[in-house]
Amino acid sequence: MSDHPKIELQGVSKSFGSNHVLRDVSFSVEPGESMTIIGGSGCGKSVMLKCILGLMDVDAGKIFVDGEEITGMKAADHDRVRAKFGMLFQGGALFDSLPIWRNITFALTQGRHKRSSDMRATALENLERVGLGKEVLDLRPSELSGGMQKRVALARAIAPRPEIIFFDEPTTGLDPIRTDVINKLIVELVKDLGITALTITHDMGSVEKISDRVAMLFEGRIIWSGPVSELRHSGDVHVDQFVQGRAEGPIS
Ligand SMILES: Nc1ncnc2c1ncn2[C@@H]1O[C@H](COP(=O)(O)OP(=O)(O)OP(=O)(O)O)[C@@H](O)[C@H]1O
Repeated sequence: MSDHPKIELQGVSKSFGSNHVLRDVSFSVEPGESMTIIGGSGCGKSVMLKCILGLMDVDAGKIFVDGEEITGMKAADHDRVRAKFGMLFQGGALFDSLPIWRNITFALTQGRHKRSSDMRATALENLERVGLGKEVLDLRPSELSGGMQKRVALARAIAPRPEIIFFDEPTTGLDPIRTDVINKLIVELVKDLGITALTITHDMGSVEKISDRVAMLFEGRIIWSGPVSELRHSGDVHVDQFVQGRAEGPIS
């Protein structure tokens, strides 16, 4: 096993004009760890993910993946590093024109000829990991409930067996029971497949279920980070206000 963090940010800053979205952000995620970033709407979580994926340049600082610096990397090398990442998008982002099995195997077939029978078998294996079965293989996403679509999106995210998965608001729009099902699946998959997870979410229930460690972004800075067990005893008034979901406090 590598002795480098899976992902490391060192002093990353990013501004849009006078909007200083990320200010000297540093943190690392260890291999196999589940790290969650919390913070209010617009605090820079998505910008941070784009910088890590090399989809956006940073103004200052360095980002490493498996000890390899990706900031300033050539496009071809970026593609190679990006292949380590999977993504569960907010809302699932399934292709409604394709049946479920093609949605799940989409990334596996890009630019390569694969036998349909093999891809259906792969789709089924991944569907079974998220508690679904062959009855949904030939359906379209719109024929499934929101919770089932989330499971399919999860099956698609794990199908290429990425080393790292980004979960962007993985439980948004789900009722509390389906939220719990997805949280449990995330925990199981990350553990069983040895995936490193970086999640951004507002949902405190998810944070407490799926994270090993948590970091809070506020006004472009990481103002607190620590094990999830310490989140409710952080001693930081901003973290307390966010965790307890109070309107009153330093965050307006
Ligand atoms: N391409 C861009 N050009 C200019 N400003 C941008 C760009 N992308 C993001 N921003 C700004 O950066 C800030 C952070 O946006 P970001 O999308 O990262 O927030 P977020 O924390 O993911 O929010 P949410 O939780 O609502 O999704 C916002 O003020 C946004 O307007």
